Amino acid sequence: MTAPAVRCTGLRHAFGDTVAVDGVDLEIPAGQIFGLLGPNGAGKTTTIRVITTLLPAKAGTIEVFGLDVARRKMAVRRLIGYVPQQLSADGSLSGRENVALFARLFDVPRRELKEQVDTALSTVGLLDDADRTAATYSGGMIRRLELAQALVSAPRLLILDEPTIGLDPVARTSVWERIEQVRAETGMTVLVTTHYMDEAEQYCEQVALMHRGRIRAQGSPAQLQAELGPGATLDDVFRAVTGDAFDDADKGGMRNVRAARRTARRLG
Ligand SMILES: Nc1ncnc2c1ncn2[C@@H]1O[C@H](COP(=O)(O)OP(=O)(O)OP(=O)(O)O)[C@@H](O)[C@H]1O
Repeated sequence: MTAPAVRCTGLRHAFGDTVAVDGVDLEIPAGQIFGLLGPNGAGKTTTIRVITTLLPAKAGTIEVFGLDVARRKMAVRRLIGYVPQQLSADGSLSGRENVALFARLFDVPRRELKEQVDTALSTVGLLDDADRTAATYSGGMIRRLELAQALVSAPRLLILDEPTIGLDPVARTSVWERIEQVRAETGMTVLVTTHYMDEAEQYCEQVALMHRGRIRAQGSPAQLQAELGPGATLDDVFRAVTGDAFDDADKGGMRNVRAARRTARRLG
């Protein structure tokens, strides 16, 4: 049987006295688009930073495609493409140069580099704009460029932290269409964090609802909604399992605004 893309057991991480991730058990089947949902401060980013090996787990175990993250850090990193919330593209470089930089960072062999860079740019629909500096790109194009940067090393697991935050509806749809296309073409597993419930309902095969460091429910959006009753939305499910309205649980207003601006603004 294929190992799941991610298996976390009893995962915990704290910043001083702040427990960000409080005993998370999570299993992400290979090949799925999986949404980790929750309001600001729920612990989503911390969870994925531990999965990507950027933060150590204080307790618990994580496996990525069966590899123990604590013992096989470098091997795990080679399997993962990661688009963080913070801008990762350089505005003074062209789209093509940005993607080539990531290709070199990830040791894409020199003879394959040009072709892989072009393939990644083509996949996200940026080939025609590849030679313009990224500073001239719109917020949606920057997000797609960052997707190309993560795709150029052909990862088996693509992790996207709030890929559509701060984008207008057209740009959001375009980013999701590219994600779906990549998954369809490569069979890659995609782990996405978001607090847009409507996007998760539409695009994720499975979701985990996270609140105050814990996973409160997991399943397909349809299954979670059906369990609650006819006409229920994912927002209703969240309220039912946490006792909190999604907006009330959002204690990170200023961080949210900053994150949205960070992503949406043009690169300087
Ligand atoms: N570097 C840090 N130092 C101290 N506390 C932190 C740090 N990073 C996160 N936290 C705290 O850990 C908790 C979880 O934060 P985390 O960023 O993982 O949540 P999140 O669900 O990803 O939220 P957001 O959607 O705003 O990114 C919050 O209380 C946050 O303030």
